[in-house]
Amino acid sequence: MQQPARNDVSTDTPLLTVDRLTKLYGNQLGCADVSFDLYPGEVMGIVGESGSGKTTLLNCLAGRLSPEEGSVVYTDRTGEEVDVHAVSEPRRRMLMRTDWAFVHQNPRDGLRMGVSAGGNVGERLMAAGARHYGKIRSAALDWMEKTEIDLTRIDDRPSTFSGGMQQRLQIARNLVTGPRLVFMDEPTGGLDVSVQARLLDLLRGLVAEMGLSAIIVTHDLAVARLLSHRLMVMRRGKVVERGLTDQVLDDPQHDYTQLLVSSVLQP
Ligand SMILES: Nc1ncnc2c1ncn2[C@@H]1O[C@H](COP(=O)(O)OP(=O)(O)OP(=O)(O)O)[C@@H](O)[C@H]1O
Repeated sequence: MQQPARNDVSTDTPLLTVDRLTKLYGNQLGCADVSFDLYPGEVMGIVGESGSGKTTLLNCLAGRLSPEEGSVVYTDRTGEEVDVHAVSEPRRRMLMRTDWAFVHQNPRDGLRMGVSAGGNVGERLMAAGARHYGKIRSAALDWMEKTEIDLTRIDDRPSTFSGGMQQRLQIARNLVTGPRLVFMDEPTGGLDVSVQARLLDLLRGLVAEMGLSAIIVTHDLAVARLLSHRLMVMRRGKVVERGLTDQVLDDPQHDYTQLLVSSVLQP
């Protein structure tokens, strides 16, 4: 049987259309008036200092938080437009299991620590409808290999893994279903510098190989530079600058971005 084309919609059609998104926590501003389009195969970085609203925005985009105002529209593989905050809960959950993936900063938030490594990867395939045990196990092995996890550890629990291995397992679990859109919240945060570098390399390779679209929140401009095509700089809940990553980082226009960039460059 012929496989369906991975992305049936044209690359001229945005995968995600975000319009005037605003989220408040009581009187506290989470994010305000954020609009952008994300195209297939594009990686968008969201940078800014702690408390600038990056995680709030990411959670609103992924439908994990409800905004007070604005909308997020996802165009699925058939070209149908799905209003992320108006769609039924089962449909949104199904999107989360198939078309979308969410990589948390802390792998414990994205893995089941009491289930084996292979089980963690296989579980997501089963949630997307896979039933054949042999195929599920071989896909789990395949993804452990792709994410450079020792295959002899397939029956071990992630609690026995190092932080870097746990994060790679979380990535394997997320990508095994062939998602089109991946949300990442500080995917290399909390890891040693050498472990970070290896993970970044791996992520960069996978994103390019799979032609993934991604939205990556990071406070680390080096991570943003390596992974994202475009950048949005947030301050106090608002986007203060946006553009091609190299353009924004090499020639920042806004005072705040200039400060962010120069603070990294200082010895
Ligand atoms: N559950 C909450 N209740 C009240 N205020 C919140 C809540 N979550 C976030 N905020 C506030 O919203 C603003 C944006 O926070 P957010 O966590 O989105 O920023 P961030 O850029 O992701 O920060 P960090 O890098 O530290 O995670 C902050 O002022 C924060 O105090």
